[in-house]
Amino acid sequence: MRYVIIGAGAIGSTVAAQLQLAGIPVVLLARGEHGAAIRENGLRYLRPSGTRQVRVPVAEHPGEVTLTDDDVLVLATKSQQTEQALQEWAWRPAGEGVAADLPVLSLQNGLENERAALRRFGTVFGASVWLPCTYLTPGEVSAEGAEKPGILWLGGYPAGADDPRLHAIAEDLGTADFAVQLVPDLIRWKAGKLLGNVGNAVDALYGERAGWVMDELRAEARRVFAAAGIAVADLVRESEVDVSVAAIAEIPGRSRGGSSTWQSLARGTGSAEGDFLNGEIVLLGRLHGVPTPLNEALQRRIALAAEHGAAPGSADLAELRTPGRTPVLVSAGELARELESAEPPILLDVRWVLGDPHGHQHYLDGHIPGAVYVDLHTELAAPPTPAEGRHPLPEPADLQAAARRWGVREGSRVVAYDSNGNLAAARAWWLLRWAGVADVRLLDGGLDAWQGPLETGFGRTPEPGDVVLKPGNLPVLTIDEAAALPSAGVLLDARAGERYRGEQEPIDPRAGHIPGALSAPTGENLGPDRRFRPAAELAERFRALGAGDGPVGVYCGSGVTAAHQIAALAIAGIDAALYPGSWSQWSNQPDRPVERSVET
Ligand SMILES: NC(=O)C1=CN([C@@H]2O[C@H](COP(=O)(O)OP(=O)(O)OC[C@H]3O[C@@H](n4cnc5c(N)ncnc54)[C@H](OP(=O)(O)O)[C@@H]3O)[C@@H](O)[C@H]2O)C=CC1
Ligand SMILES: CC(C)(CO)C(=O)C(=O)O
Repeated sequence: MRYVIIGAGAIGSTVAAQLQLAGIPVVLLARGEHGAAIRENGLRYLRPSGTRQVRVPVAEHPGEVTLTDDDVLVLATKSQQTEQALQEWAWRPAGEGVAADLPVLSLQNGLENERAALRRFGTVFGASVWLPCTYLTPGEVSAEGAEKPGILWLGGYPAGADDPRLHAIAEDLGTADFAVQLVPDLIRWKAGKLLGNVGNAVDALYGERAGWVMDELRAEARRVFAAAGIAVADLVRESEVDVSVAAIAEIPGRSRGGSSTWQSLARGTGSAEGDFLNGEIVLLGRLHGVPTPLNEALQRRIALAAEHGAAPGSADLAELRTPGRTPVLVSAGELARELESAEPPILLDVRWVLGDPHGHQHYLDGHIPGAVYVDLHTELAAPPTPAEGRHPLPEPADLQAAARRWGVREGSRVVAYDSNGNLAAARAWWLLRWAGVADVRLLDGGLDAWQGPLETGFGRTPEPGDVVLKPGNLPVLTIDEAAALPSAGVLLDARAGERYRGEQEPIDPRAGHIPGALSAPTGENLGPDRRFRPAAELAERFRALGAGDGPVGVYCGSGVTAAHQIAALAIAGIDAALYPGSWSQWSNQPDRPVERSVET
């Protein structure tokens, strides 16, 4: 077989060089200056192990290539260039027939290329491509993976891996020193890869893959895949190939600048692949009714940056703050659909009400099918002490053990609910977000909003998860910081008005509030149906209290309903810190002043 590689950028040139070095027939379609340089001097091919000049056969345009029945076409353009390449090639003569009779192999990111090829080509193969390589200078390409240049999870499109031609291709690519695994469910592997490539625009625009942006982009992508019924492979965990065989290694004198999208900006190509990376998530979201605001923002931003010739890393990450907020709520209808999907979210039932010790019994009497019971006192808090308060934050190791017991894995989506307006479930929401779980939502309206049947009894024991929690992702106030906040920003007291004013104190040693705090009872976050009030109303509520421009902190009795307030603030687009000790800690410290007020 001969490989006709369409597109001589980073991927095309690297694959061509590896095939050529392995003695496998190849021709590289290389246009312009790059093609001329390779034709004249060979390709300067940089690897961590050293640099070689590789005499790759090149053609400038399709007319220079006489196709035979033994050829395989390899797509190695950017996705936005695929349609044009397919048009140029499909109906060219090839042996007794046309090129569309030949197999075509896409070595591209995203989910669209194989589908586009299948419109004209009867045999389409694709790959989930881990192959870090760089094309910045005509005549020169570097491939940074080592020991192997890259890993290719190869499969037939839309599915299957039985075609003998695919096996022959896998063997050739193996001979050319790629790590290869045949996969019968290609789309799953490509979806897994896309979870990383939604970040290509991030490093291209901002020069770094900021953690919170990646978390939110992936969370949107996972929600979209679930709604679309697309299962997602975990490339690291499920791979039969040890992924460390192609880790990014240093090439002396050259550092890898960034992703393939970064390279488009660096070369000033005028277009980037965002419409097929973030844009694929946006498209699927629109088709399946799932909002994808952050992918949408990045798709737009990278398209304009490429068009205007922006330099890589020249944008300011701060511009993403507002559109990128992770949704706090999920509706009952949406949840029902997600629970039916290939990757249902982990469902947590946090049935706890102050003064009612029978939460577990309520769970046994009826819960949403598949939900796991979460005990607020023992799983969402460390043991109480007067010095720390009634519900101190749990030790990270304890919270991680609990989350694993509930079945939370890396990348899991989590939904929490209770039967009391989410006043308790919000503590689980806050803790998991604080501990780095990107996609945690509250069932809006809680159990009352659920229209489906309930399950009784203990339910199934979840398969233990493997999540690694890293607390510190949401802001927290110490007692001193809470004391100081009113002079710098807004400290909200989420308890009922009578407790704030000091008219009554059912549980703590002293009545009143932290000096300078403002009363904002949690109950007012909810409408009469116990759902959160609309974002605009919540924003108006909090802005009237002065929250929004400076720092905002929230406390309650023991850091439980304050988490609800923080969820309401997040819905309104306002970030706020939690004072976990809350009144139960403050009122136990005799030297801390207490303020009382009368109702106005
Ligand atoms: N670079 C990387 O590290 C990785 C990239 N990928 C994916 O691989 C694919 C290719 O990326 P990459 O190699 O970086 O892209 P590049 O932009 O480096 O290369 C694409 C090349 O295709 C050429 N081209 C475009 N249209 C045609 C055509 N009709 N005929 C012939 N040549 C054409 C372009 O030539 P010209 O310059 O003349 O327009 C360009 O040189 C993308 O889907 C990318 O996401 C996947 C894993 C890693
Ligand atoms: C993340 C990476 C480098 C993996 O090969 C890639 O896919 C890209 O640059 O587009």
